Amino acid sequence: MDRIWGQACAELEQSVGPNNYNHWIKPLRLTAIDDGAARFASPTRFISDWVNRHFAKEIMAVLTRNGAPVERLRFDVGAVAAARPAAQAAAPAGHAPEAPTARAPRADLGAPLDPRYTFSNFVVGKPNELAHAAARRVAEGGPVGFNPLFLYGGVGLGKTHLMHAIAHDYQTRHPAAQVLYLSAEQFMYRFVQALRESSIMDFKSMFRNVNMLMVDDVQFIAGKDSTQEEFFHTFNALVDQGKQIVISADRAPAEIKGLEERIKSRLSCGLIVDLHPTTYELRLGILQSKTEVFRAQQPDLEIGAGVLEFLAHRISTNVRVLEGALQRLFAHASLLRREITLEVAQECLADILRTNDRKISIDDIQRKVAEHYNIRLADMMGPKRARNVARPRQIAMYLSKQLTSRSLPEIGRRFGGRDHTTIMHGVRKIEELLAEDSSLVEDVAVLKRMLEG
Ligand SMILES: Nc1ncnc2c1ncn2[C@@H]1O[C@H](COP(=O)(O)OP(=O)(O)OP(=O)(O)O)[C@@H](O)[C@H]1O
Repeated sequence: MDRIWGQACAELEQSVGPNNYNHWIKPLRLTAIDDGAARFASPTRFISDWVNRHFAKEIMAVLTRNGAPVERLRFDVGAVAAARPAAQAAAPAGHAPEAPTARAPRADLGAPLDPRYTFSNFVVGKPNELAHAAARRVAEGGPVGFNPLFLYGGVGLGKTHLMHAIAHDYQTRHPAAQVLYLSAEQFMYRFVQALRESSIMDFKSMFRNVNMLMVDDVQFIAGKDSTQEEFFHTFNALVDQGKQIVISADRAPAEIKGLEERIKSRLSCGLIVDLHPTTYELRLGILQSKTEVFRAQQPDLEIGAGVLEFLAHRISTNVRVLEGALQRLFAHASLLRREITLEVAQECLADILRTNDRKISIDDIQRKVAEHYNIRLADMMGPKRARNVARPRQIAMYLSKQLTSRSLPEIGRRFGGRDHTTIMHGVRKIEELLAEDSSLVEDVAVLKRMLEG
């Protein structure tokens, strides 16, 4: 068993990353393989539950590849692994050897790191360049002029991604170091559990012995008095020992309601950097980078001209939504084996586009265009065909198609009950003119800017 598990561990360390491996898989011992089930001794239920939820598939695949086909995992919770499997006993190159029990108690403290969240996958632009530079600096290790590093910003702007990237990079540079990453909620959960099990001294010593502590979403502990108290002491103990702390939150320390003043002031001692809302350029960069990754897996993927630009323009809430949209498009394209054209994208993402509509209504568009060309609003709906009225009307149709997620028939209804083919004709006409008339290009750009505020 030790030989098989030893080989499997060497592969698992590669596939799940050293941090996940050390936290979750290393404390396990394979005790038997019987009737398609691999049996493990696990020090705690928490570890076995976590492994079962996050790494079961990977473990089964690796064991099967190593000549021990398994379809299920079973765990016996209790004694910590007594013996180290063969391949683990020889520490992998660059990894400091350590006592098998040294990490075991800490194993159920942290959260796993996502192997995809690395610096190489993080696209840098104006809104996040300072946060990225600070994160890089912390990941190098050594004395850093700021402690803690406090990252904050709105939902889905890359805080967690940057924290995981720091942990991966730091761990690679300092393999023997203890990096502990967890959410503030998990911190509270562990703390309450330690109180309940009268193991608070263990809790304290485990937290105080890490080299880097990373706490995500710290706003969660606001209003939770005893957790704040413990957090404060942990924080101070680590800073006093010169250990690096990285914190993230959805807002700046001073703005977290229910957080004690002394914690706010401690959190503000280091470097506070915010991740600003994304710009069009950053969103486009992220889309291009993710598309390259998909393309590497699926080289025949065809994306029509302007699709990524359209998404970057229309989905401006957060990167998570942007990624979700792209993933849906790719799934769609690979299932239907169709090129992703602008029309396919609009159809397939109609729901996302609608909720991300920047509340620009067809009314707004008609009003702004009428004002700009000095015609009456009623002419947008009316039948007049004179060029000085018809052209602005077509521009308004074009902008309605571009800036809202309304369908052609819906737009037609809002333009005095016109047929959808009339709208399509109007949109095409403007597209053609835009290719040759630079003053129209300018007009449309000005109108867009006014509408988008
Ligand atoms: N600059 C970026 N480059 C590449 N991917 C990014 C970037 N910013 C965010 N992402 C991706 O967007 C998704 C959301 O990011 P993340 O979970 O880090 O956000 P967050 O700020 O922690 O959000 P929350 O407040 O919800 O916790 C992730 O999949 C992440 O990889």
